[in-house]
Amino acid sequence: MTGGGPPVPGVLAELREKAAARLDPVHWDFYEGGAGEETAAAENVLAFRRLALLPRVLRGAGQADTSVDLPGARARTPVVVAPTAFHGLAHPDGERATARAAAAAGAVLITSMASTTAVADVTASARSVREDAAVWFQLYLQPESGVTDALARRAAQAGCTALVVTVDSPVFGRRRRDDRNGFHDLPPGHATENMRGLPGAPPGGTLDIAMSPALSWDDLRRLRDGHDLPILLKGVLHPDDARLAVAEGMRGVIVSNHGGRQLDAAPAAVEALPRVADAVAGRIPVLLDGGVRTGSDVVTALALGATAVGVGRPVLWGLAAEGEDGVARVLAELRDDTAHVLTLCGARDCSGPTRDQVVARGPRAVTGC
Ligand SMILES: Cc1cc2nc3c(=O)[nH]c(=O)nc-3n(C[C@H](O)[C@H](O)[C@H](O)COP(=O)(O)O)c2cc1C
Ligand SMILES: O=C(O)C(=O)c1ccccc1
Repeated sequence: MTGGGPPVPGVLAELREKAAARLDPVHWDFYEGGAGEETAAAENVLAFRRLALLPRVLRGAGQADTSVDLPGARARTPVVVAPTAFHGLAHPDGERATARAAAAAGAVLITSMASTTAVADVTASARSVREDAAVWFQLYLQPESGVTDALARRAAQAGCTALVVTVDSPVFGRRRRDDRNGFHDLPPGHATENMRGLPGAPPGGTLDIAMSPALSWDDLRRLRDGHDLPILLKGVLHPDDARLAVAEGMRGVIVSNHGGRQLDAAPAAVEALPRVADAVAGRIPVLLDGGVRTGSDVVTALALGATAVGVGRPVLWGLAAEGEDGVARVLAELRDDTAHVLTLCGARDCSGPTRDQVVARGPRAVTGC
């Protein structure tokens, strides 16, 4: 925004507008919506706007390098594709398009268990672009451990290099937009392809994805002990849970309130990040997702202790607006903007920004009262 005039839309805002115009309004609401009053969803974005970055000067850092090392992946960008369900509703190529764009960008793709494309087809699409493309598989632990095991085996077989276990969903969030629209199932012609052929699935059909409040660390240990892939926990907000994750051999945690789609009273992801980072104390990577829309947001998260960040909705906007090219534009814009902001802040690479460089905006930040 400048001089009181209307803001000039950036690439993400442009793609969001285009997606809103193209999508079935019911599917737009599914992608865009949050739980309850949608406070957490809004706050994810607004909390970044309340933070400012203090650049360091004359550091001779040169042009910043945006690459990062993550479990089972060396990525060219600290922006990973967060797992989101049902890409087939956004574009006929669905997750295949997302996978090709992520691979071309050198970005880690976390593919959702609730994808409309089978995980083996997702990894094949990614590898058709880049042989060493990194794809992680997101998983909800299922009450029937044989189902969880079969899914984890399938992901490993497909060439995924990590499992991301989402732990913020003991029940499905209450989403008013979906309730109002009566959107609770995929329309005909789409299916949760990973849920075929599992123990208990109807012949030729899919098993429903279950969310269970009865699951515990015991179930997670069972998965950890039965499979070789590194596991990251997604949806950690409490520092004590982050400590437990380290103690249980998790290889990363993702600070996330699920894009505000689960507990609406949850804090903004970026507000929960510093305490989680302190609890983890560098022992495993800490990632964050929720509300990341600009390179400044990425660098703010890096400064507060994140190794990388995830983006959910912006990828869906790109996919709905322009398919593979749209996802590519989102990832390129975020990477370029991150490199630019890192350089402006005097950082050499993604590990350069430090917590002292993040300050609150507003009069109290200046006067201290
Ligand atoms: C439409 C949609 C579907 C999602 N599906 C999943 C999912 O299947 N598994 C999961 O762990 N998280 C899911 N999420 C949460 C995202 O992984 C991520 O936490 C969130 O979108 C980040 O916030 P952002 O959209 O503001 O970037 C979904 C989010 C959206 C918006
Ligand atoms: O919508 C979501 O946030 C989500 O996580 C999900 C999970 C399973 C099926 C559909 C969506």
